[in-house]
Amino acid sequence: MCTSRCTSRCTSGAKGSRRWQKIPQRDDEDSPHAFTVSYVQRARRAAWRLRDVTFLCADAALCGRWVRTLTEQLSALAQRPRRLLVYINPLSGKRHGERIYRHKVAPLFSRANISTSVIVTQHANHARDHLRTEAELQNYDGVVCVGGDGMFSEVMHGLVLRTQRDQGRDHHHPDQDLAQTGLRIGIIPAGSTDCICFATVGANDPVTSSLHIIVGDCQPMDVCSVHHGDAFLRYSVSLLGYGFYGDVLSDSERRRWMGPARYDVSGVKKFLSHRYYEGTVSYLPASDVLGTPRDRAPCRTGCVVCQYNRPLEEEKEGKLKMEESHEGLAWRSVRGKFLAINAVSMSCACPRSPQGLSPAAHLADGTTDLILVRNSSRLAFLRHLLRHTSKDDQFDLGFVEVHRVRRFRFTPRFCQSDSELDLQELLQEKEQKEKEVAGSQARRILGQLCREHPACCRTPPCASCWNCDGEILPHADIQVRYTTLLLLFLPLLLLLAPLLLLLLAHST
Ligand SMILES: CCCCCCCCCCCCC/C=C/[C@@H](O)[C@H](COP(=O)(O)O)NC(=O)CCCCCCCCCCCCCCC
Ligand SMILES: Nc1ncnc2c1ncn2[C@@H]1O[C@H](COP(=O)(O)OP(=O)(O)O)[C@@H](O)[C@H]1O
Ligand SMILES: [Ca+2]
Repeated sequence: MCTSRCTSRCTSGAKGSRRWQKIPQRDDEDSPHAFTVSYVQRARRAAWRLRDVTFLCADAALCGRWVRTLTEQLSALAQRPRRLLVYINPLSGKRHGERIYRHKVAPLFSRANISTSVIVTQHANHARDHLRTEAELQNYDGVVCVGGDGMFSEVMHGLVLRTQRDQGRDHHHPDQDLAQTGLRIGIIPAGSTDCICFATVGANDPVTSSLHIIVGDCQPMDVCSVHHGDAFLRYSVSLLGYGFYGDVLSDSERRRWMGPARYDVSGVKKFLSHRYYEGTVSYLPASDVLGTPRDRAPCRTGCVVCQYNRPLEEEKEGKLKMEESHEGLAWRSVRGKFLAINAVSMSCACPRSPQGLSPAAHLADGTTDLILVRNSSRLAFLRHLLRHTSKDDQFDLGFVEVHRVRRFRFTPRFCQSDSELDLQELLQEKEQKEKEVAGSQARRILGQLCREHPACCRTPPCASCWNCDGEILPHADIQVRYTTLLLLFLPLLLLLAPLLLLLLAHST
């Protein structure tokens, strides 16, 4: 970016050190020609800041040439977006979404010569439906959502569903591969958890996110399709959690008025109620991949593990066929009582848990880390939860197991057939289970109902629900499959040199 304001210049310091120094504003006569270059500087942690440096020029022609050349070079950078479609959820988090956008983001976009169409949503699913049916996507280089994980999820659903429809793919078919979306999504964090932003950028900071969008960064990510039988339910990119995180979410929905604190209140409540859920988790291990969930190194942009593990487009079909032919052999099943079943396709790092639910989960390797937390004492579960707030290993506990998987399915116990149920367990259960579903007779009837009328699975009394990126799924028995697809504007660039990244340019 070039402006006529003088704010700093490169000088030789007293000790010969060359560094940029602030200089006072001068009259036009002293420095008639100047241009300012704006650049991105790494600040604390993963935060990025915009900095300016002004160059003085005695010669007008030379100054003009510099400005033209810089502008030309910058407009030749094809990965940078020029036109963005922005959706703002005015009710996200502490309801600051619009203010954050107007004060922190819009000025940066306009400095970078990015034109925007801004839509403030009027109701839930406004952004999803607009993207899915009406938005003229050919007019944009990317979509930006201002809000929390729920808002990202809406935008992602709109784009992915539109792409599947345009490509003639049936998203209800559980084995249908997802077609790649043509547009990238940027996230401006303004929500309650903002885990997708934190886990990809390393910070929840609107300015940092805006700068990532401006310089056109790009990061693929894993998207999983969740089905109930042959019916498509949702896509997920971060957490699919049954039991504890499902219960926390459903309880927290009633406390939306509390803002982000609702999760802590519901978290304590659900921790104290200490409920476990029975069922069978079956999964297809990702046996042919580099890395494990117990690795120490977190995933970063350009991650070699992701590159190695992600099947090439042309290999996908072959891999799928191979998986299917080995399906019976490769699938494994775990039956039991679980406090939580969490499938995370990225670390799920967030301010509450800076390392995340699975610190070594990969952003774009086509797998998810399936974490099974079996029934244990309150104290043991608290130890497990507390380890999410430090660097201690939350998996190094007897009642916790973690598997890296390509697919999984879950059948809650009340949906299993009688022959699958163990009579012994039924009798024990009769003594201790919740009042609502007393006795095996009721359970048998419930099981039958579930088979004949799947809608009854919606809120059975002995079941939890799935937390799917912060939205509640209407069914408990699901099948899940992973594909790597979406392109985000927001990568983790922690490996890059600390100082100068890129310039923004326009002349004044
Ligand atoms: C004792 C302290 C334990 C702290 C454990 C913290 C683990 C936090 C892991 C959070 C993973 C978050 C995954 C992301 C989910 C989001 O997609 C989703 C939607 O986000 P949005 O509102 O921005 O749209 N957010 C959520 O589902 C919220 C999950 C928040 C869970 C907070 C749980 C707090 C637990 C507190 C237990 C306290 C026990 C105290 C005992 C005396
Ligand atoms: N204008 C709106 N009015 C009501 N709900 C909305 C609106 N726009 C989006 N939503 C919905 O609000 C929910 C929460 O949004 P999100 O941005 O994730 O905020 P938070 O992080 O506070 O949960 C999402 O399910 C989204 O679909
Ligand atoms: Ca992954």
